[in-house]
Parts: sequence; structure tokens; C-alpha cells
Amino acid sequence: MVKAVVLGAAGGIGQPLSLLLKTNPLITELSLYDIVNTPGVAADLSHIATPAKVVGYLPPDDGLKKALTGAELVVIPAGVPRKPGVSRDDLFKINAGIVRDLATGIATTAPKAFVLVISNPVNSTVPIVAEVFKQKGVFDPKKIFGVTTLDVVRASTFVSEVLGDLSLAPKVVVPVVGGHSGVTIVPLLSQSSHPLPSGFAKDELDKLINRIQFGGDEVVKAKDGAGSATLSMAYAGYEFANKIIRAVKGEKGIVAPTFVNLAADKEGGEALKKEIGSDLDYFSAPVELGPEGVVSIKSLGKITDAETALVKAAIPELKTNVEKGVSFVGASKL
Ligand SMILES: NC(=O)c1ccc[n+]([C@@H]2O[C@H](COP(=O)([O-])OP(=O)(O)OC[C@H]3O[C@@H](n4cnc5c(N)ncnc54)[C@H](O)[C@@H]3O)[C@@H](O)[C@H]2O)c1
Ligand SMILES: O=C(O)C[C@H](O)C(=O)O
Repeated sequence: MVKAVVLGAAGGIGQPLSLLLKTNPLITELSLYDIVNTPGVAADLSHIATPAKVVGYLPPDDGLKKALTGAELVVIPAGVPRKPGVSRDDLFKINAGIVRDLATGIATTAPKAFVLVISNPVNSTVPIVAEVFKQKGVFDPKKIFGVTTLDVVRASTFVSEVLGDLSLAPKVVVPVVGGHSGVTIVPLLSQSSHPLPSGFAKDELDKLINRIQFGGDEVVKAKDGAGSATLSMAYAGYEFANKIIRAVKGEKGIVAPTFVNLAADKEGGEALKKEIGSDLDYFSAPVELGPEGVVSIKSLGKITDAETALVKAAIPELKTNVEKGVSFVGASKL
């Protein structure tokens, strides 16, 4: 029995993500919560012949509480997306309050659920969820995740394009670490499962790194005011959610990069801090998942000098983003 909940389920990400979750035979109950339109989305999805019972909830009549009751997995894509000229950090003004309030609902009603945060800016919204859980006395760093999977998905796709064979995309694995915005996105291309062509020029490598770091902008520009990545994000969000479900069901050895509080694995977290030369409390690193959440935080392993420089360059922005999330909750009355 797995009850999954999507908060922001009527949105550009929420709808296709809910569709993908509905196709998962391990999910027996799917609750869709949004401030609009969830009854319609739920009615539509409920006709699909898979096991999950789908129910839509709106804020009146304790909708959030009802949606979250008994939840084991909560995915949060609620909040405003970017337009051209807007940074992820600019979204903080609106999304910080939305995520804080939803996190308060989860901490109160489903404190043991796995929480997967998609809403931007992820580098700040994950600390917001964690701080709310701390204030409510239910914080478990092993169960709160920032979803950075889209960066990993983009890296697989763009590398396979460079290799001239898109059919490789599902097999190409590139760890992407750091955070989820611009220079905080650090692809470790030297560890690609499929190495780049020998003699790949430095300017080509720089272009590829830049494309992975700013892949979100490519979509924002193409959508021209109509939002940011939704379909590729739904795919990525589902991929990560499915890894969590498989780990909960006892599958061993599942590893994925995700933005976590480094206290989730004291030893691994401290070792990672030494490795990156910073006392940051949050970082996206490859994490092994298990039935209780984070089993271990992995080392970045052998990386090039250029990748070490990228990690260093990510740290100041990550620090500022994390502190902004932490102090936002400190200043809020929950
Ligand atoms: N982590 C990532 O890699 C990644 C990728 C793409 C987008 N995003 C982020 O995901 C978020 C959602 O993007 P989108 O394109 O789906 O936006 P959208 O505007 O299409 O959908 C957002 C939904 O959230 C709902 N919502 C707003 N306030 C709410 C509340 N208090 N409770 C519940 N629902 C609420 C809205 O009604 C809407 O249906 C944005 O912040 C975006 O930046 C993150
Ligand atoms: O770019 C955005 O604002 C959305 C998302 O974070 C992305 O990487 O596509």
C-alpha cells in the first residue's frame, strides 16, 4: 500500500506528474491537492485502469489535511514558474510562503512521509521544509529531498546528442551535484558512463557544461512567457519518485543525486563537507536510498581540477540560497 500525494497537482508539472504516478502499479492511493481544478483532474485520471484510487482536494473543508492523511510520499510542484528575465531566486517572494504553508500541513498530518520538493528555488525551498519540520519537532533529514533529477536527465540527453546517438540517452549516467540553479548545477562529466569523444575540445566541453547549467533557461525562452519546463520535469520527478518507491519496497543499491541536508548521513555528510571544503548544510550529492530514506551520502569521487573549480564556484550562491530559506522560516510565525 502506497499513498502518494501531489501538492500543486493541477499545474503544468502537477498534471503530467500525477498521470505518471497513476500509471505506477505500486501506488494504491493518489491524492491531488491544489487551490484550483483538482476535482476535474482527479475525475479524468480516475478512469485510467490502474490500481490507484484518485481523489482531488481543494482548500475548503480541510482539503489539505484530508489529502495528506496517511500519506507516505508527498511531491510538491506548487508555486509560480519563471518567465524570461526572471531568476529562480526571484520566485522566492511567492513560493517561499506557499512551500512553508504546505510543509506545515505535512509536518502536522503526515510527518513521516517522504517529501520531494520541486518548487523553486529548490536551494531555498528544501531548507524551508526542513526548518518547518524542525519547528514542529518532526525533522528527519533522511526523508526530505530536493528534486534535481531534471539536471541529471538533461545531462544524459545532451551527452548522448554530443555522442551523435540519442538512443544512448536512457543509458547515459552523469552525476550532477551542487544545487539547482545556474552555476550551482555542477555536472561531473568526467564520470559519465559514456565518455565524451576523445579530443573533445575545451570550448565544446565548456558549452556542454553551460547547456546543462542553464537548460532551464532554454525552455523558459522557448515558452516565451508561458512558463518553464513542465513535461520534462514531470518525467524527472516521476523518475525520482519511482526510485523512492522502489527503495521503500526493499530494492537495494538505488543511488541518485538529490539535494539533501547533510545531517541525513553524519559520517558521509561530514566527509562530503571536507571534500567540497565548506561547512554547507545542504548539497546535492549522489545518495543511496533505502526503506527509511537516505542510507548514505556518497563521496563525489575522483573529479578533474576544472570540476573542483565548478564545485568551489557553486558554494557562495548555495550558501546564500540556503540561509535565505532558513531565515525565512525563523522569521515566520508557524
Ligand atoms: N526542481 C525542478 O527541476 C523544477 C523544474 C521545473 C519547474 N520547477 C518549479 O516547479 C514549480 C511549478 O511549476 P509549474 O510549471 O507546474 O507551475 P504552474 O503555475 O503551471 O503550476 C503550479 C500550480 O501550483 C498551484 N498552487 C499555487 N499555490 C498553491 C498552494 N498554496 N497550494 C497548492 N497548490 C498551489 C497552482 O494553482 C498551480 O496549479 C515552479 O516553482 C517551478 O519553478 C522546478
Ligand atoms: O528553469 C526553471 O525555472 C525551471 C526548472 O528549474 C528547470 O530547471 O527547468
